[in-house]
Amino acid sequence: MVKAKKWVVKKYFDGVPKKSDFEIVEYELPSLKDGEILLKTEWISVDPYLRAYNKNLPIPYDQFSFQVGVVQETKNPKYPVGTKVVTHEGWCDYVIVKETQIEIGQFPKGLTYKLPDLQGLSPSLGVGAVGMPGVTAYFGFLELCQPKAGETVVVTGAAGAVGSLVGQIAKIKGCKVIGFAGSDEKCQWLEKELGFDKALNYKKVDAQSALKAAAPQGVDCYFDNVGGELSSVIIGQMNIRGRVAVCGSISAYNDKQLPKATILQPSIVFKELRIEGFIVWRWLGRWSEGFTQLVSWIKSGQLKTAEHTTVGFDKLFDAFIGMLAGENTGKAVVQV
Ligand SMILES: NC(=O)C1=CN([C@@H]2O[C@H](COP(=O)(O)OP(=O)(O)OC[C@H]3O[C@@H](n4cnc5c(N)ncnc54)[C@H](OP(=O)(O)O)[C@@H]3O)[C@@H](O)[C@H]2O)C=CC1
Ligand SMILES: CCCCCCCCC/C=C/C=O
Repeated sequence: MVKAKKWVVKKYFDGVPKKSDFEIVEYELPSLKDGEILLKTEWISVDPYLRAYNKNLPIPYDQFSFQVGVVQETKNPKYPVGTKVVTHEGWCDYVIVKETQIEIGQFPKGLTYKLPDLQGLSPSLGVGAVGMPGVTAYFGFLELCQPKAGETVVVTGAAGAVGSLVGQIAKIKGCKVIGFAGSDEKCQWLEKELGFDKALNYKKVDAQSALKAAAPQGVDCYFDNVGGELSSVIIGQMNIRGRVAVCGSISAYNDKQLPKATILQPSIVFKELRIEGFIVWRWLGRWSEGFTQLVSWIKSGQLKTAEHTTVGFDKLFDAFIGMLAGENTGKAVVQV
């Protein structure tokens, strides 16, 4: 018998999540049935959607998220002992899973696949640049923004898991890239390490005039990770037939009521903008195509990956709150 631990959400979050909203539960795992594998978790992801989807599930629920685990015992010949596997089983240290048919609905259940061939890169990338955030950046940006060389791209949440990849993919495609992030250190990293043309600290600058100075020719593509007034300012400076990929609105995830922002209709109409929201599971059937391209860019040095690593299963809550507060540069991950 294997003793396992998991984090359970027992109270709906009210504003910023509290540690007392969670409980760590210990339990014994049963023996394996045919087709099943036992995974020991090595890496667990903390992401903004853990906050955003909190009220979509009945409580108590097991905290969902992506994880990378290694097969300890197996009753599935496709998954021998030692195989690295990505699942969406959440904040637990051991778990029994089956290769699943995904059910897409309000919130999909179950997802298990072999870690892509990372060609020697860290397995932690399986929850980051070569995982769900990676394909969010890849498909969300390329499919919805349709960037062309020479165009100007703006990305918010630019120093985070998704944003840092979007900006670099835009550079690979020959675009001029402007990022907004929450500290001078993050902005320096974006310009000096990742090759952004300009990075602006949204907590310090007047976004309207700073963006005008950075993009006097206007904005063609906007990858929106944060929403709110900053997005209204950016959308107000878009060129005719500009494209906006709406990925998230983290600026309001902890708000009890949706905040007000300047209306967008005049820009949308007179600039003929295309604004489209998406959820990354739209491209689930193409994730492996994205993984292959992302690994290739990372291996060739065209795409840099950064991780903010917290060590310890017991520190999952701290890592989650730290990410929401902006402590991470790159992908926030927990090493179990
Ligand atoms: N549509 C989809 O399928 C998906 C959407 N997403 C969305 O993408 C966005 C980025 O996710 P991800 O890259 O994983 O997370 P990040 O790694 O970017 O981490 C979150 C970051 O959000 C920033 N942030 C926090 N509060 C605010 C605020 N009030 N205003 C502006 N920025 C803030 C912080 O950076 P800073 O220091 O810059 O403030 C923090 O580091 C989120 O909105 C998420 O919900 C992610 C995956 C899939
Ligand atoms: C079977 C589980 C798939 C879960 C996919 C999670 C997608 C996250 C979408 C995020 C949206 C906003 O942040």
